[in-house]
This record gives sequence, C-alpha cells and structure tokens, in this order.
Amino acid sequence: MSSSWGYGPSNGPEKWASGFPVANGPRQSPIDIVPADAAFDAGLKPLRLKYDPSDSLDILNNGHSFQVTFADDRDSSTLTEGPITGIYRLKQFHFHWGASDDKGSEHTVAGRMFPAELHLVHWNTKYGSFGEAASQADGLAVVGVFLQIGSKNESLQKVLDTFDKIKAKGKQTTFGGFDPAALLPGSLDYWTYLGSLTTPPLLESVTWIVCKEPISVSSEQMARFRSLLFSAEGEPECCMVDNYRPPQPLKGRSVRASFQ
Ligand SMILES: NS(=O)(=O)c1ccc(NCc2ccco2)c([N+](=O)[O-])c1
Ligand SMILES: [Zn+2]
Repeated sequence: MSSSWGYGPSNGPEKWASGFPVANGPRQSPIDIVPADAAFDAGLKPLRLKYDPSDSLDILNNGHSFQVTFADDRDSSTLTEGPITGIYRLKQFHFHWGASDDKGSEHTVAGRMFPAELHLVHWNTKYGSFGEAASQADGLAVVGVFLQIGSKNESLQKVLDTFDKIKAKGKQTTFGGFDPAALLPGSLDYWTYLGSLTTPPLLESVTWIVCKEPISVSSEQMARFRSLLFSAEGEPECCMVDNYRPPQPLKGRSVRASFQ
C-alpha cells in the first residue's frame, strides 16, 4: 500500500490507514475551520515571508499534484514570526483541487469547500534538512491559501503555462525566477493549529497556517489544473482531479486566529 496510495476508490484517503496507521492519529490534517470557534490570540505575530525568486528551480508532476521546488541550501526564502519560532525555509509549493469548482480544497471553512488550495511548505532549519524536519513535531510549517473563482490570476497563469510540459506523472521542467509571494493574498490574517501532512506519510509535524483571505482563479484556469494526469506516459490516461483529503477529526485541538 505504502508505495501506491492515491485518491481513487481502491487507494484513496479511506484506505491510507492500512499503510499509514498515523492516519487515525491525534493531530491529522486537514480540518474544518470553524471561525466562531477559533480564539483570537493577541500573542500571534504577523507572518514574515521573505522569498527570493532566484531560488525557484523546477516544476514537477509527482503523480499526486504538481510542485514547484526551491533551493533550500540558504536562508534566502524563509518564513519567520507568525505562530512559529526560529527560521523555516521554503522547500516547495503545490496545490490540491477538485473535478469541479464546488470542491477541491483540503481545509474547509465552516463546511465550505473552495475549488483549490495552495500549500507553501517550509522546514525548520534547526533540523538541518526537510527529511529530518518532517519527522519532528515542530519540523514543518505549511501556509495554506484558498483559491476562489473570480478574475484570472496572472501570477498563477505563469505556473499553468508550463502544464503542456508536465502533463504526465514524472515529467518536469525548469521553472526559474518565480516569486511565490505573487500567489499570496493581500491580507495575511491567518488561522493556525497543530496538524500533519495531508498525504502519506501523514507525519504529525506540521504547524498549519491557513490564510483567511483567498486568492482568485478563473474557471478557465481551474480547467487547466484538471488537464494534468495522475498517470505516466504510456499508461491509460487518468485526469488529475480530486487530489484532496477530506477534513479529519479535531480530537480536542484548538484553532487560533491572528485577527479579531
Ligand atoms: N499536502 S502537504 O503540504 O501536507 C504535504 C504532504 C506530503 C509532502 N511530502 C511527502 C513526504 C515524504 C516524506 C516526507 O513528506 C509534502 N511535502 O513534501 O512538501 C507536503
Ligand atoms: Zn498539500
């Protein structure tokens, strides 16, 4: 199971626990965020995101999503402040999305699903590498940004324009000079809670930082996301859609808000 997880009826989220028992752990992600239940914490600092476009390296179809990978050998693209202590380096960003505009995000807000969700993944430099950090309770910090249907997102379009080169699983192409800050909303107000990776190995090492304000995406752009394939070249074509895990039990965790 561990090497063949996916999002289909035979290998999807309801089946992951057999290969990854932590799937039923105490701090799993995503969750449904209920704004009325999120306590404002005046001690939460504003997010400090400093990204260097020259760190962006390539874009890859990894068979579960597509990801833009960053050079992380220096403190040049970092997340500091917010709910975390120390310096976390940007490793990659990727998305989750649905087969139609009424679903696709992993986190939900009072039960509302968005058509897609962006994840900017950062690792705690006190652990030396992403791999080491991924197994530590405070090892990762992921900034989540919802996408909502509206005007065409010109920054996002630069990513979508590479899709002809990465249609199938395993395909990658260079992608330099991209500033991920261009994908952030105007307000960096956020909710934060302790959770996990939302795909196997589902490690409970993530401080989640979910932005309240969505960014825009046009319906035509969402259709481009759905042109990617879960399948590799030469395999029967399987559209990359519905690559999201549904919300998981809160199990007593609190969600804090950086805003009133
Ligand atoms: N949807 S997510 O941001 O929680 C997420 C999930 C899995 C992985 N990676 C899978 C993995 C293998 C070993 C450790 O990690 C990543 N990531 O790597 O940024 C992010
Ligand atoms: Zn993700």
